[in-house]
Amino acid sequence: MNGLQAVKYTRGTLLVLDQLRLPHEFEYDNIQTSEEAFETIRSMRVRGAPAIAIVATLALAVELDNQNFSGATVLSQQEYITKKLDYLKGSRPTAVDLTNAISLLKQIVADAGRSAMGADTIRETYIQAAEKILRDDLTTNLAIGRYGAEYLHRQIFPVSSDVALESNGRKLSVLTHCNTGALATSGHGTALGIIRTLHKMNYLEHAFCTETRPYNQGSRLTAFELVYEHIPSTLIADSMAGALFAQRTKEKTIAAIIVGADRVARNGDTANKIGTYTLAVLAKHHGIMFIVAAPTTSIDLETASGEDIEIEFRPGQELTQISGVVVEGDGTIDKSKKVRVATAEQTIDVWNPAFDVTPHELIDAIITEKGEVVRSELGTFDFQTIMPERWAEQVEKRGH
Ligand SMILES: CSC[C@H]1O[C@H](OP(=O)(O)O)[C@H](O)[C@@H]1O
Repeated sequence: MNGLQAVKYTRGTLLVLDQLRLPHEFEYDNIQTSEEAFETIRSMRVRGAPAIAIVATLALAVELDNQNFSGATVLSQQEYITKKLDYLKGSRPTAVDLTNAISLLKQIVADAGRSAMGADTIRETYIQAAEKILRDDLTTNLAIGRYGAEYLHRQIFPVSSDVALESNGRKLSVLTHCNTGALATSGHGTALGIIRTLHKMNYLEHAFCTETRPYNQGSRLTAFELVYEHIPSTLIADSMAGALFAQRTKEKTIAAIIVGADRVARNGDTANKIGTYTLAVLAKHHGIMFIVAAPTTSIDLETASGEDIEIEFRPGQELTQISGVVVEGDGTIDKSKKVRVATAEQTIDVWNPAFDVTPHELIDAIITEKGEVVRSELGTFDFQTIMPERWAEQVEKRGH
């Protein structure tokens, strides 16, 4: 894995990269409690559905490892863990990875309680389960990268077709939105992970990334990751996407738009960074493939459709103010000089949803670590094949 890590963890110690200081400063915070994790997630010093789940659950593991719980009973230890997990769940509501991780960890701790010899066994069981979530995430992302790259190459350059996109070496250009890379996960990434794998397999012509207003995850984080790994890339403002798609030239033929997901509903409707729906509509208009990269931890079978997904609204200052460092006349950056400027009328009302929902009808495929899921003849996504156990649980719970 490259040097870009949102999270550095060893038993008892959790370091979290402060992404609000990127790309100009590369500093880690030492997170030792659930409360510190909640604040670092809420403030978006760490963000990205998988990274949020990893930081929240590992922060509790560090807290449990460092505290003296003498006199704790199995029940009191279970209650402590459950209370902390429920608290952490509220840090950011739209992404489902944290909710799914909490459900899994609560079940593991409850099962352990039935056979645990003492509170320390409960603590150790929780810590090991949280550490497994971290390990599994990287394996998941590498699988998404492989499945996604192979799917795209198969679709764009079908063996039988003699019409390949005008580009040398049967390569393809893609566009991605927001940040879904090593800075949103334990490493490699999901949508950006597919781009990394395309590049590694020599399938990538060019990667375009959007600025992703208002928090600029694209210009601050994705651009940072792409440049860091010397992946051929171009940054555009969100508003430029349509013009880029319309400009179908050899260099700028976009074969696919690849985005991440914060929550995929049971029918395939997908909540993702604000602006994703706009790209999906543009993709339909321009005949460009629209791909969602989502680990199964981001799929929420309990939510029937996008209408039921809670969308997080964030402070208006994210639109009316920006911050950064001073660029001197000769182009050098003085990191000691921070600026925060108002870019709009400070008293105007602001509407700032952090996410939107892309209807499943606009999505061509959802790439998971179990392979791609494409729309069925009924026009919806069927996750039963890749998640049979969770699907069966939901059918039983719903009664149909
Ligand atoms: C694999 S990250 C998933 C998702 O999270 C990002 O949102 P945020 O930066 O607000 O946490 C973005 O929607 C990504 O697509």
